[in-house]
Amino acid sequence: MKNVAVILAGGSGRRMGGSLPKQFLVLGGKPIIQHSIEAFEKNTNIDEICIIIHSDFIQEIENILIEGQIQKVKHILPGGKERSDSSLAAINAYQKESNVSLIFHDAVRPFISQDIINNVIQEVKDGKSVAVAISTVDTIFQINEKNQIVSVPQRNLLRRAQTPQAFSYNVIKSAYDIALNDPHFVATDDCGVVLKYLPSESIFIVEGDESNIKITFEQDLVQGEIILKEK
Ligand SMILES: Nc1ccn([C@@H]2O[C@H](COP(=O)(O)OP(=O)(O)OP(=O)(O)O)[C@@H](O)[C@H]2O)c(=O)n1
Ligand SMILES: C[C@](O)(CO)[C@H](O)COP(=O)(O)O
Repeated sequence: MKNVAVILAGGSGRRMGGSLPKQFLVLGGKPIIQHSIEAFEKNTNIDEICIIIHSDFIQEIENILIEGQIQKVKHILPGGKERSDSSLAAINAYQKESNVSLIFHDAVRPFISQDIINNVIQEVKDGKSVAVAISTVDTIFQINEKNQIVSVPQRNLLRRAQTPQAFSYNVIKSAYDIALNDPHFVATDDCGVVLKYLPSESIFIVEGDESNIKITFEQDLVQGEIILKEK
């Protein structure tokens, strides 16, 4: 089985603002995406890396690969409008290969640990679909369009989704094939696609950690520097 890390970096970082997409902002002296790429580069269970990026930023990625002496990157592909379009670009790129698992990771989660990657690979190696998640200390409200609470799900059964999310190739490909026939298809992550369109497939949770944050808003950069100092 070939384990391919897919680094999703095709977003523009609207919530962060600024002209440079947030994955290129510097934390601890390195672009955020470089931390993410290096985490998978140094993991011995990862065979190959595929980077999804807007075509305007391919040169920036190539510079980072040289700077970080990255050897495992086999594809740098243009992303799409939505995160799911970017996932699909990777799925299409591996169509002709057999025995592949795709391990999707947000480029903007730079503090992914080696333990989490190893635990994900351990599960996906057994043919399972895997999501990384952590428990929630907050109670979560489900609301409606009028901003009214409609339910308060039992908190000990709720988890906050992180990445990586990993699937054997056939599972993720089948789920997206069905999803693409749905005119109302929208997704904020890949597990949601598998759960909705391939409901017979179980997705198992691997415990994440609080430092595996997604850099989304400006204040996350401050938290990111704190996490780096603690490491
Ligand atoms: N069309 C897209 C949108 C997002 N992503 C990637 O998915 C990850 C998580 O997305 P998010 O944090 O939402 O990033 P952005 O879409 O860039 O941010 P925003 O939603 O604030 O615009 C990021 O690494 C982002 O680059 C992607 O590959 N392709
Ligand atoms: C995949 C994800 O990071 C899990 O929490 C999240 O759904 C990505 O959402 P975004 O809106 O693309 O940041």
